Amino acid sequence: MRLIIREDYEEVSEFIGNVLTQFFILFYYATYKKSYIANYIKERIRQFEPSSERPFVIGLPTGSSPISVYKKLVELYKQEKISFKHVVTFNMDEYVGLPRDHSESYHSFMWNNLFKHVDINPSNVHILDGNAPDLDEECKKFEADIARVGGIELFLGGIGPDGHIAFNEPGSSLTSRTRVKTLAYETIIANARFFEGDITKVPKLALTVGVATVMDAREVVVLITGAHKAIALAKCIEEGINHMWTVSAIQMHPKGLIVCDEDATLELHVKTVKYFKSIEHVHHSLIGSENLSLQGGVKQLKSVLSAANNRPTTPME
Ligand SMILES: N[C@@H]1[C@@H](O)[C@H](O)[C@@H](COP(=O)(O)O)O[C@@H]1O
Repeated sequence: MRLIIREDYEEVSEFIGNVLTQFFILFYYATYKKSYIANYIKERIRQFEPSSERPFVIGLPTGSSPISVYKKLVELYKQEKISFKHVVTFNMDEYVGLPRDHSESYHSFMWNNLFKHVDINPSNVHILDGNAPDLDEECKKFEADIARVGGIELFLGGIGPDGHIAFNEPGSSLTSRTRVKTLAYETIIANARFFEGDITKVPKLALTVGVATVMDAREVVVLITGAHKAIALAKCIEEGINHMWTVSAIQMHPKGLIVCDEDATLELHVKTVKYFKSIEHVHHSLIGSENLSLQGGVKQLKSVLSAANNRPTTPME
């Protein structure tokens, strides 16, 4: 698993801040001064070369955390650097009983923040229907739809302060699949901000992909920002896999990436933060050196590094 740390929420959005001091790396990355995650997704889609027969399948979250990522993806689309024509999406979750066109439904969220601004084919969008007559059937169908397109290539996720991923609240089985879930009181309080601060207006049930549904994706990228998520990040990274912090399941994923801001690292050991930063700096310096032809043999090192990380080396890595 890799951890990428940026100064603050905006830097999680901005691909480079003041982290890379060597001017040549700065020069190299200047062209990538965009959302780290949005750019990462753009690169993954580009490398995949999706087509109608072989679309890029992505899992997507809602919440305040990914808003900036979606904004950057829309910008990249407008600059013609990304197309969603051959992209198939599956959203993590949806409230039960909230009308689909309610401003706080995840359906509205996704269309308002991303889908209506890009060239995605509406039939390629999959969002659970929290008003389906048979909710269990709806969940089964969602899993079947994922299987039908060959599984999810990259699942992007956010977390709640209690470490839940999607709506997999503490105590959720780490082998869980898409299902109906009762929301934790802490989540209801956290989400009341979207319902005029009134917890009585927050739906108490949701449909959500399971922990295993997320972990079955070929790559998992999790966005964690803010001091209120610092304990969850520490539990996820420094302690064992635990159903009380369901995002910790990422430790078992062969290709997991967490992108966080400094605030979210407040509960981590200094050595943990230094360790992950040093890994990133070494990785960046190898790529930057190669680009400016300052060092021989770097290409070889880069491929070793890439193989070690079990992922293709991309400009933003
Ligand atoms: N079900 C969603 C999660 O998928 C999301 O990650 C979380 C965090 O939201 P935010 O990004 O607003 O902190 O909110 C909800 O609980």
